[in-house]
Amino acid sequence: MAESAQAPELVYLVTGGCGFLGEHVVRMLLEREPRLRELRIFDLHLSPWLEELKTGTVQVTAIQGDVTQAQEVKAAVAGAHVVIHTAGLVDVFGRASPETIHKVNVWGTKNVIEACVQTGTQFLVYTSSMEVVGPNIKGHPFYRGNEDTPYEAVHKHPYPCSKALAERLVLEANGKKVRGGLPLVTCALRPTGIYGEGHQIMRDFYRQGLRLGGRLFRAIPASVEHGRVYVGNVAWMHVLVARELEQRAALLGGQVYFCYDKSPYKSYEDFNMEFLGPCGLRLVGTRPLLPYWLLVLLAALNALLQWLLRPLLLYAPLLNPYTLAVANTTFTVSTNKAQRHFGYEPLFSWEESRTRTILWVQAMEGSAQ
Ligand SMILES: NC(=O)C1=CN([C@@H]2O[C@H](COP(=O)(O)OP(=O)(O)OC[C@H]3O[C@@H](n4cnc5c(N)ncnc54)[C@H](O)[C@@H]3O)[C@@H](O)[C@H]2O)C=CC1
Ligand SMILES: CC(C)CCC[C@@H](C)[C@H]1CC[C@H]2[C@@H]3[C@H](O)CC4=CC(=O)CC[C@]4(C)[C@H]3CC[C@]12C
Repeated sequence: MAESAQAPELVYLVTGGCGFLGEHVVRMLLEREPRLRELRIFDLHLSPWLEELKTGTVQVTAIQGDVTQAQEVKAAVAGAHVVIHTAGLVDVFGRASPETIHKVNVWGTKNVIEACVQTGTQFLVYTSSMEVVGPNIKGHPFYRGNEDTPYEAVHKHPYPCSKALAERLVLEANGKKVRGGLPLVTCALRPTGIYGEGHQIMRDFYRQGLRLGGRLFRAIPASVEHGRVYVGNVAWMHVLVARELEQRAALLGGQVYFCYDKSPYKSYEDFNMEFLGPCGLRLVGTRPLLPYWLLVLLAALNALLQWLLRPLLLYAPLLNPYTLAVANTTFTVSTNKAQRHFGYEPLFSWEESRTRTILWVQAMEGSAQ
């Protein structure tokens, strides 16, 4: 993949390319990867906006497929130079079964690795998550940690368990010989909580606030800091690391990188108010309105109701014991590893990330503006 002024020659595949992050990766590649000849977008559900991308100079190939189906993955990977594997089942609310989460996130990743090996694709970037580290079930804080900070990573919930297993598979595959005899070069990016245009949970909070007459009620102390990163910067990091994997294979291969930018350290709710505030919502209370023990009880009640109602309907509220524990445990990163290893600098400043997100919320149907 040497830099050249020749005609674009590279074929990229983005799995999960129609998801929240995947869409940003796809658009970023089209904007900022001049060596791209073909961009393959592989997803279980193809989005209508893909059509508008097909009018440009890069060949955009939409592939409806399932990462759990080895043959579908292999067919999509064959001939690609780089795979960016963002597809995953992001579920911490109990919507999907633990088996399904494992199947999509772990087997799906296995299939992607195997497809690279069998077809001769040499470069694989995996979207991991901060959740492979923590917060752990003991609620230990991870304060301004980096990739080398010791932390007792103990997982129970299917989602972080699956991401941790998948990440391990990706890292262990680094150096494996692919078809043709060259070594596979892999790395994993670990975003903290991603925000920005298209963020479903932000949308849910906004709609809930509108239903409650423009108010949200504080549930988590303002002192609990939660790491957040803008989706455009996460996408940029994927594009950049994918570009550098060949040139710096020895340094980047088998490595993990937290995704970071200049977004401020705040509690989950206070951070959301950076966007929802200018859109007309108010966060009521300087302290949590309910005592923590009551939230724990409500979360447990929600879990019980989910279990009892499962034969009849899907009850999956935002509050459950796991989400409460994550939201209530400080987890922030402070690192420059991506800058040192592959020259990453955030593409979007905090101000720009904030403005873009606010404009997106304001444009939402039923907006208070
Ligand atoms: N949203 C967040 O805050 C964070 C997300 N991540 C990771 O980033 C990745 C993308 O997450 P989001 O964009 O937030 O989720 P998303 O749900 O918006 O996107 C995931 C995409 O994967 C596709 N997909 C799911 N199952 C599939 C299957 N069996 N075969 C093919 N495609 C399938 C979905 O259709 C969707 O388009 C995931 O791997 C997630 O674990 C990591 C850290 C934070
Ligand atoms: C009402 C509750 C007290 C608070 C609800 C907020 C929660 C829904 C969210 C708080 C923290 C979020 C998670 C965090 O950002 C880390 C994540 C990383 C991922 O890889 C996937 C998403 C998530 C688990 C994210 C999910 C929502 C929260 C639990």
